[in-house]
Amino acid sequence: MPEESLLDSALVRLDEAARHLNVDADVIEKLKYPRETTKARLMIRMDDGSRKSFLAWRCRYDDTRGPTKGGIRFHPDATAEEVEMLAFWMTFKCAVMNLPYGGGKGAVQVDPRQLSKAELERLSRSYIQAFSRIIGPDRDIPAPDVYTNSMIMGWMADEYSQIVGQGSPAVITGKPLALGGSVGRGDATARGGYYLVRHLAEELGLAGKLRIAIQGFGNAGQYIASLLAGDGHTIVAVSDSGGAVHAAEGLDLDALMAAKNDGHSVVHTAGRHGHQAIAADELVGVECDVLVPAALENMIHKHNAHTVKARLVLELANGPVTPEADGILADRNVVVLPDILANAGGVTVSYFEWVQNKQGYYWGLEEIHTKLRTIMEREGRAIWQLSVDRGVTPRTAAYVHALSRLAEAIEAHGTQSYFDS
Ligand SMILES: NC(=O)C1=CN([C@@H]2O[C@H](COP(=O)(O)OP(=O)(O)OC[C@H]3O[C@@H](n4cnc5c(N)ncnc54)[C@H](O)[C@@H]3O)[C@@H](O)[C@H]2O)C=CC1
Ligand SMILES: O=C(O)CCC(=O)C(=O)O
Repeated sequence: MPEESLLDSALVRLDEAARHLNVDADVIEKLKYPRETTKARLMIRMDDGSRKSFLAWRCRYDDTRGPTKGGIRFHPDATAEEVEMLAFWMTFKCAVMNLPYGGGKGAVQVDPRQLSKAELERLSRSYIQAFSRIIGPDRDIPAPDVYTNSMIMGWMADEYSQIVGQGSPAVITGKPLALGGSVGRGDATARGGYYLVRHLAEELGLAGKLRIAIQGFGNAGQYIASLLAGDGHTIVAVSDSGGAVHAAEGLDLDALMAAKNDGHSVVHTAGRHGHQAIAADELVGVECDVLVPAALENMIHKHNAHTVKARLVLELANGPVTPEADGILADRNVVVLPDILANAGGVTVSYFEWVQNKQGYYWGLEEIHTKLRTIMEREGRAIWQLSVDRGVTPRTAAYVHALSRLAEAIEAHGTQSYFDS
C-alpha cells in the first residue's frame, strides 16, 4: 500500500466533516486536490560571487470563494506536499472566517538564517520574478509565514510593482506600514486567538489567573505571551528551535524578548531570572492550564499527547496536533481550539489590509481591533455552538462550518464550471 501523504493526513478532517453534513460527493471530490501547484528553481548570486539555487513553490488550492490567499514560508524542510497541505488549511480557514478568499500557500526550501540580508532580499525578489504570473491582487495574494516577515513582504511587493509597471500594494499583505501595510497586522494572529479564548473563557472553564506554556517564540508565540501576560496570566514555559525554558513562578518576558532581539534562543536566558532549561519536547507536558503550540506542524503527536496537562490547547501554529493526538486529547477531555479558527486573526487582518489597499483609505488601530474581535467572536461562537449541538470536537465543528460555506459556493458556480473545464 502506498504511504499516506501529508495532504492525505489533512484530508482526514475533510472526511470527518463530510460525515456530519449532507454535501454532494462532487464537492468533496473537488476539495481533495489542489487546483495548481507551481514549482520553480530560484537561482541567486551569493555575496561571495557564487551562485546558489533553491526550490520554491506556490500552491493555489481552491479559488471557489475568491482569490487564493496564504503566506510564504522560508524553511529548510519545506516541500511541495507541505505547501499543498498548508494551502488546503488556508482554504478552510478563509471559509471559517467568511473571508472572500480561497486558499493558497508558498514556500522556499531554505534556511534564511544562513543568508545575509542582501542574499535574503535577492531570494525574495527572485521568488516574485518566478511567480509573478501566478500571484496578483485578484488572483493570489501572499503574506508572511514561518521565517518571513514584513521586511520580506516589502521587498516582494516592490518587485511585483516593478514587474507590472505600477504600484500594486494589494498583491501582498503583511507589508511595512510605509508601503501600505495595515496597523494591527503584526500581532493579529496572536490577538485573534486571544480574543477567542477571552470570549469562550466561561465555556472553557478558564476562570482566574492561568498558567501558559508556549511552543515557538516567533511572531505568534511572542505576541500571545505579551497579550496574556498583559491580563495577568503567568507564562511558565516557552521554546524555540534552540530549546525550551521553564519557571513555575513565571518567566521574565522582558529577558526573553531581549534574548530574541539579540538573535539568541530563549535558552540563552537559562540559569538567570529563575529560568531553567528543559528539553524542547518536555514543554508539551509541563504543568499549565493552556498550551499554545506556535511553531510547526505535528509537534503534538501520539507519543507525547498523553503527557499534556493543559485543559486547553490553543493552536496558533498550523497543524500542530496530529489526527491521532487529537483522539488522545479528546479522550482526556482536553479541548483543542483548532488552527483554522484559532490562528485566523492573521489572515483576517490581512484581508483588512487588502481592503484598505483597494480603497486607498486607511483605518485606525481601534477600528482594526474592533473588526477583528467581532469576527473572531462571531465565528468562534458559531463553531462552539455547533460543537455542543452535534457533540463533536471544535475542530470537526470548524470543518463542518467551513465545508457548508465551501459547498454552497461550489454549487453556486454550477457543476459544469468545476468539473468539465
Ligand atoms: N505569522 C502569521 O501571520 C501566521 C502564522 N501562523 C502559523 O504560526 C506558526 C508560527 O509562525 P510565526 O510565528 O509566524 O513564525 P516565526 O518564524 O515568526 O516563528 C517560528 C518560531 O517557531 C520556532 N520553532 C521552529 N522549530 C521549532 C521547534 N522544533 N520547536 C520549538 N520551536 C520551534 C522558531 O524558533 C520560532 O521561534 C506557524 O505554524 C505558522 O504557519 C498561522 C497563521 C498566521
Ligand atoms: O495573512 C495571510 O494572508 C495568511 C497567513 C497564513 O499564511 C496563515 O494563516 O497560515
